[in-house]
Amino acid sequence: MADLLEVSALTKRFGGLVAVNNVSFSVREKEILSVIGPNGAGKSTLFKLISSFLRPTSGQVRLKGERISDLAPHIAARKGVVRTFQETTIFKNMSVRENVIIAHHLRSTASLIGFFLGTGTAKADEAAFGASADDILELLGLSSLAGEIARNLPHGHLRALGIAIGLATNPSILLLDEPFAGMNHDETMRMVAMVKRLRELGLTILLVEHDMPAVMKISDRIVVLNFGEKIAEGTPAQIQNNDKVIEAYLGSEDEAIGL
Ligand SMILES: Nc1ncnc2c1ncn2[C@@H]1O[C@H](COP(=O)(O)OP(=O)(O)OP(=O)(O)O)[C@@H](O)[C@H]1O
Repeated sequence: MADLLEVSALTKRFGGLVAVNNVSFSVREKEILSVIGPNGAGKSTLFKLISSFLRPTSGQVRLKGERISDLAPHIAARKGVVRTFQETTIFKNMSVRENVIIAHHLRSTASLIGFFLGTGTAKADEAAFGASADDILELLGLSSLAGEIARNLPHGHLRALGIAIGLATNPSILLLDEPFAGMNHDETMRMVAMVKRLRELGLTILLVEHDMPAVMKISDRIVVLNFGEKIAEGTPAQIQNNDKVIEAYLGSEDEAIGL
């Protein structure tokens, strides 16, 4: 499989602290790659660098060969690198369906002003966005909740709505930030199945996660960070038996690695 996203010698310094240190790896098309590491290892910083929410001190990120690391986050998102929207960016007073329709405007040819003024292009977009939103809601098992006001959704469904909003922007690669956090076992298993389904439909997925059993179940490959550096990369089986990884997790507050 071809590489979709390339992270090359990526480094981010905050004053004297090197949060991400010379990290390189590639994400292949249609793979599920997880980034793990003990608390403070640099996972969130790496995610922010990849989605262009932070600029690297040095190194770069390329999507299909094109450098994206100096772009504004919304431009990187238009190019196809989309971070799932956190619960705080969901419009809580709007319906589930309205939230997904609005997210389509990130790729719209009409402006949001056109949408409110009802211009021709905006009207055509509106019909197409409604149909697309319905498809996405069905895919994520949210159809029966389409008319529900977002603030009334339980935790698991709210997380699924965040993914629906991400999908509405038509990503090449979806970045999932701790998709299983705060979920019980059943919700986690449903989310694992949902993410695998997205991959079957052709999406590439990069995720950061603490839930080791879920990471081991879902990932094709895993990249392990410790103190900002990549210490290992491989299949779940390779990572579970890697001495450097076992050592990094010993004595950390995270759950022991393994199933
Ligand atoms: N904006 C910032 N300014 C200064 N230091 C920062 C900033 N963001 C992160 N750091 C530091 O960089 C290091 C890596 O943090 P980061 O949040 O990326 O780790 P993490 O692996 O995501 O941790 P966790 O698993 O606890 O979320 C930490 O030492 C953190 O304190």
